[in-house]
Amino acid sequence: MTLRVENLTKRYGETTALSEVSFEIPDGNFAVVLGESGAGKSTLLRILNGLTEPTAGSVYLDGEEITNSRSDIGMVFQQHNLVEELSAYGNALTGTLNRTGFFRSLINRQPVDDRELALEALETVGLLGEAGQKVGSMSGGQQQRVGIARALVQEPALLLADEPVASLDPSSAETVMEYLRETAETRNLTTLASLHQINIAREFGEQFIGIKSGEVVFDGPREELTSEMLEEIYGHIETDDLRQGTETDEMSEPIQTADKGIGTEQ
Ligand SMILES: Nc1ncnc2c1ncn2[C@@H]1O[C@H](COP(=O)(O)OP(=O)(O)OP(=O)(O)O)[C@@H](O)[C@H]1O
Repeated sequence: MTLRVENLTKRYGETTALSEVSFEIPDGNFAVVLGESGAGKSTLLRILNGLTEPTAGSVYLDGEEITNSRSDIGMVFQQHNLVEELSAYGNALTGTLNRTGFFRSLINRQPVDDRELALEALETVGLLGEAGQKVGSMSGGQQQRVGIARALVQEPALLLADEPVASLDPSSAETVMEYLRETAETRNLTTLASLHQINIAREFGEQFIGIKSGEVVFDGPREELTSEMLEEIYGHIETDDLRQGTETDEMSEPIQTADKGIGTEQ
């Protein structure tokens, strides 16, 4: 589905978190929103997910305005909010809550279709073999893949991911991002992820939306995301690392920024 955002503004008292933000993500595109801490990335994703009301502006999915929280918008969180005592399968099934209700999903009375969806989703993220394992005993990367499976069970028309790999080590982050991209590709799922690791963003994104102080300062493909543009988005990035990194598409070293350890483990 095509996501269109028109003149989205969000104010918190005196603070303008987003100011007339507009962009479009074509059907099936994997887009990344970039910006330094406080730029407005989470606010944008929360509005798209219906968790926060915009002060002004509109959001459209395939031309239809989104006015409320919708069950067909999937969200992957940085802290995956999984139920540690439940299995991977049990957690994936909680993605059906919007359709079946919390109580019914916990007492294991889902329609067969939902169970199949949960197993399919776990297969998509490479965890079918671990379906019965308690998520509390899984690695951070595996847990995040369960988080993706849970979002997929909602059969989303749009997938949002707020810093999905920020708390993972670099190798697990790569794996999770690979699953996320493959999922988006095979399901032709329009995806918008906020990522603060620029090298990961460049590797996996197709379209980049740069936000600075609540305003869109860049919207374009990887080739146009030059070191100058990254400096514009982040303000005070270490330019030597950037120049090195943007010469080719394959960056060998993670890029650091001065403000919040971009490219480092958190
Ligand atoms: N509930 C809130 N009440 C008041 N101000 C808020 C609220 N949520 C966000 N803000 C402010 O809005 C601005 C944008 O915040 P937001 O969390 O969207 O940024 P971000 O780019 O996601 O940052 P980070 O990467 O650190 O999460 C910041 O100035 C923040 O302090």
